[in-house]
Amino acid sequence: MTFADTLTQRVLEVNSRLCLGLDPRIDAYRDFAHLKAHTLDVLEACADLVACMKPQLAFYEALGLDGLLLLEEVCATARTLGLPVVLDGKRGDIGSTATAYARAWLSGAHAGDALTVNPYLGFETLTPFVDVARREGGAIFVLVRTSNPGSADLQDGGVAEKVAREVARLGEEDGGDWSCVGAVVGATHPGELAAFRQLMPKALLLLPGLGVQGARASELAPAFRSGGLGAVVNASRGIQYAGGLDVQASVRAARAFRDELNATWS
Ligand SMILES: O=C(O)c1cc(=O)[nH]c(=O)n1[C@@H]1O[C@H](COP(=O)(O)O)[C@@H](O)[C@H]1O
Repeated sequence: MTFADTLTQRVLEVNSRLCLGLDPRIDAYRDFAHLKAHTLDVLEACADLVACMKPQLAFYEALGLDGLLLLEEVCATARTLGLPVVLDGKRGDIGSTATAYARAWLSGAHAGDALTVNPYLGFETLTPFVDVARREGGAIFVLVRTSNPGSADLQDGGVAEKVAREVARLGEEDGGDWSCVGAVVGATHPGELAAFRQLMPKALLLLPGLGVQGARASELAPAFRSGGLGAVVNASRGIQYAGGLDVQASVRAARAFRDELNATWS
């Protein structure tokens, strides 16, 4: 099965378009053991409410070896719970190094089912990621339009559209309804979603920005294709730290986001 098939099946199975971001920050906890227990508790408690799980690698890397071991455990637990794993690494480099990144995060022991990829070094540097994703049945999400306020500095002036056209071109090389080359488009830019959906008809869209960054689920309908398919919307802090460290508050937040998203496309 391809990543797109697995994700689509999961979306339909649990009727959720929500991506659970797990970005544990050490300053929120007494110590590492506390961070680990809470992160795994949130994952297990929210699993039934979400389509997939996205750990941002920086938060685990910042914890050293313990963090990398935790990343492995978080990913293994997610898979046991039926959740596809999108590793948020925003990797990108010259071709030979991109090949190493692709091997590191899309194949082998530490692989995610998908990886976020930064296209800034040029389109030829996407090739190693696309090749490994195709071979392994995984996927990449290319940064097209990021959610942050400063994204306009480099992405305006037709640049985001240029990246989107390359994502679409790569998508055409894949058979089937969905490509293994998806795109990140910030949920904080609702007015641009329809154009990006149209430009990249076969791309799965990953939309971060729900919750703390201020995006609203009710404005995201244009990101979806029919049946509410083809897009997942991420919230990280807005779920994990919804009520301080109260796991039940995380569950309530995830349920509310899931329901708001379902109400928007249907
Ligand atoms: O690739 C991403 O996931 C990403 C892209 C983007 O444009 N904006 C963005 O916020 N993200 C990530 O999505 C998560 C958002 O976190 P919250 O703002 O806490 O929901 C973080 O892990 C970000 O690194």
